[in-house]
Amino acid sequence: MIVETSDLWRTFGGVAAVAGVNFKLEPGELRCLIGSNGAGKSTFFKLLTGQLRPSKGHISILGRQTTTSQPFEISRLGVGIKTQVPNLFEGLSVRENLHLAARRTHAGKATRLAAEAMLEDIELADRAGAPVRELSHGQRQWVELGMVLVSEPKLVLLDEPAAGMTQAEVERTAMLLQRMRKDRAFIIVEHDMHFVRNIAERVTVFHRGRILVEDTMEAVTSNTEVRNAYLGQKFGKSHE
Ligand SMILES: Nc1ncnc2c1ncn2[C@@H]1O[C@H](COP(=O)(O)OP(=O)(O)OP(=O)(O)O)[C@@H](O)[C@H]1O
Repeated sequence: MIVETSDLWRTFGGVAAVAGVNFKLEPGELRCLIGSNGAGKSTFFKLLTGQLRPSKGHISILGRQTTTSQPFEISRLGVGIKTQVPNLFEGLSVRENLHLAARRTHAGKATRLAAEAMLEDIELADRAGAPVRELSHGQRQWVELGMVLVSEPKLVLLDEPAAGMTQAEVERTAMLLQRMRKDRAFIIVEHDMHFVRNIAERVTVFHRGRILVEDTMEAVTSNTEVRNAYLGQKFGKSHE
């Protein structure tokens, strides 16, 4: 297993944000985590990335026990993490941002080659010299994705990569991610159903801190329990 959690809990005061989650991710899988507001997705994500400690239970990532690991230790295992907090060097160019990220895992000439290849992959070669602060929201997200992927992670954890994007940007993000799949495993927390439909194979639906169902997007969309949990709001719309 690439990721495995057993009886994972996280409580805040009296609230169980994550309540006994048994989750498994196999090599090469791309899994989207969905669920209504407050379902526990972000808390679960933060438990995986080491931003939060579990109240109970175990986590293993890439064969290591990471239950009490710090984010930097998890990242060193070969895990690429994109949180909702921007992680860009605003005054530096797109190329410089990618170069700095590539330096974490590449040396010498290979660093430049990896950064240049990623510029092409994210289709921003024509903006290579532009300071990141001058880019559109979508372009900034793609630079961040590039920064995560240029270090060749074995597992990629993304928290709402399509948030705030236009429909065209969402589609392009899905396409870029497909291109950068290779044999990597992904866990993606996402609200945007248009994006999830575009990219997901299997989805995990969270509800009240638990896994309600895990299945293909088609099966999940027509699942009555899931529809009720969402109050029928999400599945008819592209954007939330
Ligand atoms: N730091 C915290 N302190 C107290 N309660 C928290 C904290 N973080 C999350 N919670 C609570 O835990 C529950 C799950 O929240 P979480 O943010 O994980 O849900 P979510 O599925 O990610 O929701 P959203 O889609 O709105 O981001 C909610 O009831 C939330 O209020």
